[in-house]
Amino acid sequence: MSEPTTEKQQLTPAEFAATPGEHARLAEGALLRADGLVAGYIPGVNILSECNFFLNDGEIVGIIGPNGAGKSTLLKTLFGLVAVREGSVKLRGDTITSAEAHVLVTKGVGYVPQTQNVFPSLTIEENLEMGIYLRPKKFNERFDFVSELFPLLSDRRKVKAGALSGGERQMVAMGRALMMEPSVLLLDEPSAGLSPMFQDEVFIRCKKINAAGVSIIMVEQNARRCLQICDRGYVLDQGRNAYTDTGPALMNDPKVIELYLGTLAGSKEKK
Ligand SMILES: Nc1ncnc2c1ncn2[C@@H]1O[C@H](COP(=O)(O)OP(=O)(O)OP(=O)(O)O)[C@@H](O)[C@H]1O
Repeated sequence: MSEPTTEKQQLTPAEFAATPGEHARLAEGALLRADGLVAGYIPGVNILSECNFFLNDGEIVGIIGPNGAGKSTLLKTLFGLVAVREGSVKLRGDTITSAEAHVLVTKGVGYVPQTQNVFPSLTIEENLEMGIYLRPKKFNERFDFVSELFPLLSDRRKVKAGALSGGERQMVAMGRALMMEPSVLLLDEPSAGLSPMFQDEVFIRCKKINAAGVSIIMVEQNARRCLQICDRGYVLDQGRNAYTDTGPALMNDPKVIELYLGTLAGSKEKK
């Protein structure tokens, strides 16, 4: 008679790490964690189904997966923009489930949506002022900080955001979110719609922002590039986490390659 197989034996390491039990163990002491999230837009239709997630202090964590998997919905749920039906979100151990966005901003969570993330009729400077309207006295100090990361923002501070390229707008949006000195930055597809050169620039800036002390959660379609810069990644499928591991481990996991990275795996050596 064969030995009974354990859950661990049946699953790959990346699948096992995504199980609720292992998540609960690994998420101990995390900066931000979500446990068993169920959330959706339309009554009776859940987009997230018992989704688990955590971010440690100092990490960049990427969320990848097929179209419609619920990646953006997860970010919106963490930022209180989609109501939580079940489960919880905690920041440094404090429950922030469904807290309103302006409350989360004061607690150190910044969010950059994928689209319509700047005020086009306002100048760069005015956009950044909007980012810190809750603490206007700190404007100069924070402006200096974000200008170090994005020199464009001070060089062209009087230019209207509507006159900027997509990549430049992305920098304004990220700069605005950084004005409130967040400890966690949620980025929804920051490289979407940008030319390859600007895409790369965005990933380089993310590394710099992270090096400046900001932990980052990034949803990305450019899965391979995202996993290259991330400490850890989650593969989301149908609203739940299917795999989680370090970026390199996910990039080399045969199942993740087959199901989610597709032909990108063939261009593995291209950096
Ligand atoms: N405002 C909304 N109202 C109703 N359904 C929505 C809304 N936004 C998203 N959805 C649905 O939720 C599901 C998940 O969408 P979501 O944008 O989170 O996926 P995603 O993984 O980010 O996909 P993509 O990579 O294509 O952006 C999709 O079926 C989508 O149609």
